[in-house]
Amino acid sequence: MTVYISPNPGKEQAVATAQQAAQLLLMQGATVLMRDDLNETCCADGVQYLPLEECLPRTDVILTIGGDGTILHEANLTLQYQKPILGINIGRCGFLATCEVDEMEEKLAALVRGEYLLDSRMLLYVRVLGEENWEGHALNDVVVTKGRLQQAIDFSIYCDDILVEHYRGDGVIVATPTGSTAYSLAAGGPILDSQTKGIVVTPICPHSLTSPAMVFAQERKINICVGQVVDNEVFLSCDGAAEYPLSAGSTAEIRLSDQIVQLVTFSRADQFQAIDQKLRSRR
Ligand SMILES: NC(=O)c1ccc[n+]([C@@H]2O[C@H](COP(=O)([O-])OP(=O)(O)OC[C@H]3O[C@@H](n4cnc5c(N)ncnc54)[C@H](O)[C@@H]3O)[C@@H](O)[C@H]2O)c1
Ligand SMILES: Nc1ncnc2c1ncn2[C@@H]1O[C@H](COP(=O)(O)OP(=O)(O)OP(=O)(O)O)[C@@H](O)[C@H]1O
Repeated sequence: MTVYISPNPGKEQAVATAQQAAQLLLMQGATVLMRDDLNETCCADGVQYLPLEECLPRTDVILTIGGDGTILHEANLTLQYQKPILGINIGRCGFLATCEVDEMEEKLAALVRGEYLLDSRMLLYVRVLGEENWEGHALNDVVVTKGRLQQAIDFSIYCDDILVEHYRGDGVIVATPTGSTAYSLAAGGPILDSQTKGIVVTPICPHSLTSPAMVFAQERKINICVGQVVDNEVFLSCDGAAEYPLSAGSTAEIRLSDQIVQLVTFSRADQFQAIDQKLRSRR
């Protein structure tokens, strides 16, 4: 088995954890790859340092060292290669990571023996209609939100071109089942089993008594149309990154992507274990 290790360079503990993971994998007979620019900062005996474009086609599994943001970042960066991702958690939450640091010995050995499951997660594809035709993919969510604190924005939600709701508030989150436990949950949305197929639309602080979150079938096309905006400070982002400015009248079209992300898991109930152990404990 070949494993490409990707540590989050912004995390203090990442280098030591990546070196430890590399040694454990090498001891199990795996081939270990890292990006060539880490050759000096994250040096480990036996690791092959190659350009990213050479690591990704050769690897069987991508091992991220970080938290949820690191997995989301890596999933987006490596989408075209369709390689399974295993997260080693050194984040504040690490909800999507299925290996804690103290489990590395046991779980990395199981990985090399092929004793793991692949959990296929749907992605959303978004494009901004109009001349610029900006596009992106999201494992968690597509969020349209305002830039300034003191102003609400108007927006309308269409499902397959039929108007379903008009909101005034701070914005709207369109989430996958994976993202249903992230921002959407914080905004009052439902938790979806990651194996269900659906698209969650959750308003952020809607100024109305009746604006519930809604779950649509994954085949639906969801359009978010931005209404009155005083200063054009409305932004679209995918998985908390890639902010794109929207103006009044802009429409973001969101559909099921034709790509998926596979997460490595060791139990079919990992999502529910994470809800119990990582979300409840944050109270
Ligand atoms: N109020 C909020 O909860 C809030 C606000 C903005 C963004 N977000 C989320 O942050 C995500 C980006 O994550 P990040 O780590 O780069 O930024 P971040 O560190 O700001 O993440 C916010 C929190 O969301 C958690 N998280 C991320 N994905 C999750 C998932 N699928 N299930 C459960 N928890 C999850 C992270 O662990 C973190 O605690 C966005 O996709 C969005 O869903 C949450
Ligand atoms: N490979 C990378 N290179 C540069 N920046 C990255 C990389 N991976 C992630 N990041 C950025 O680092 C930020 C923090 O990482 P991450 O979210 O993994 O840590 P955390 O916030 O402690 O964990 P969690 O999200 O689990 O609470 C992310 O939001 C992301 O923008």
